[in-house]
Amino acid sequence: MNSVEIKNLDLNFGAVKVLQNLNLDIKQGEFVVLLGSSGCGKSTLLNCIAGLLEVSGGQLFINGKNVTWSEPNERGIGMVFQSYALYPQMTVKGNLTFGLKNAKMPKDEIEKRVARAAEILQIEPLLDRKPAALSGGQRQRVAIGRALVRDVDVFLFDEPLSNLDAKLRADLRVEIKKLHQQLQNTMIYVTHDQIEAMTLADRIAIMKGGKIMQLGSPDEIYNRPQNLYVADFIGSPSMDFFEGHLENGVFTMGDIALPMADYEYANGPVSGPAIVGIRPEHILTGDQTAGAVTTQVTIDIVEPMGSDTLVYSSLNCKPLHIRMDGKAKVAAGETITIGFDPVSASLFDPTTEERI
Ligand SMILES: Nc1ncnc2c1ncn2[C@@H]1O[C@H](COP(=O)(O)OP(=O)(O)OP(=O)(O)O)[C@@H](O)[C@H]1O
Repeated sequence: MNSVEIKNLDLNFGAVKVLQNLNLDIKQGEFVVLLGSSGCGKSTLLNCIAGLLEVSGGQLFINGKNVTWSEPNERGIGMVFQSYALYPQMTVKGNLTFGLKNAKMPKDEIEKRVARAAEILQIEPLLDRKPAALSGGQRQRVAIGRALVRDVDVFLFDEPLSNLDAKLRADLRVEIKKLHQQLQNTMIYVTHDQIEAMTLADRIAIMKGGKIMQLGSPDEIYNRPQNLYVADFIGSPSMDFFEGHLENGVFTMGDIALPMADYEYANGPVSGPAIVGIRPEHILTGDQTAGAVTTQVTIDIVEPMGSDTLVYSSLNCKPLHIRMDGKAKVAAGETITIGFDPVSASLFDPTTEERI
């Protein structure tokens, strides 16, 4: 049985259709990240699952039960917001126990659950403090704790780390991953941060205009993007794209001919106009170019990043990014030989924008 099933979901705000006929099945214990640029509808989808928005059409199931019209507290979900949403006048313990007391849970059960959540989230020393006396990261732990004590089936996270600084964000990201490994609950997590999506998710749903453009593992999304939108969205810097022509298993762009015999075609080999997408780390340099199809490019800018070096150049009058080793000795103005690895490239149909 799936943990969450979303069937033909529509959500309109007045005349604006925000989600249209959206379908998504999430397995028990799966960590699914909804990723997309601002306004694509990811928070709206999460709020529909949570029951905070009334859907305009379609159905929602949690653990096989139709919850389309159920109240939020009847759905077996716990939600963690970007803004923490803690009660400022209550202590941490008060915040954790409030919902349980309202639900008239026996006192010893409440104590047990608070102790367990506090231990898992390492907030035991903070239980008597008020939210104002906590750091952002500590507040977010308490917010997660509030979902944890309710022993919910499904955790919903709406950009929970967005208000934190970069270091804390990375720390808490790892903690959320640990929490998932420990609890094995279903988690649905909204973010516009690719790193969070890639590092946390079992599967990522890339959204655009209220639709899911691709649903897949981080590896599938990164290495086999289904369309130009996903290919361009994921990766920093993203893929570089070059127009050309595919004929008899060879992709030609200008005077470069790439043999695509070992490329995994989505629906078998085709001929016609095509766009090739190449990631910066798949451009070969130095010794790697031996045996590859090569060309020469001139370096415009060098960005040393520590562990690697990002080189800005151009090919056929289009931007070309090259990720080189951090120790690479290159300078702006230099001409270097680069090679191509056709197997790691992606091909797209320029008309449908779908993967070839
Ligand atoms: N109450 C509302 N009334 C009308 N339109 C709304 C309302 N809430 C959201 N929208 C619109 O619905 C679309 C989706 O919004 P949503 O908040 O789901 O996007 P998002 O992907 O979560 O973006 P962000 O990352 O900026 O939070 C946007 O175009 C937004 O302007």
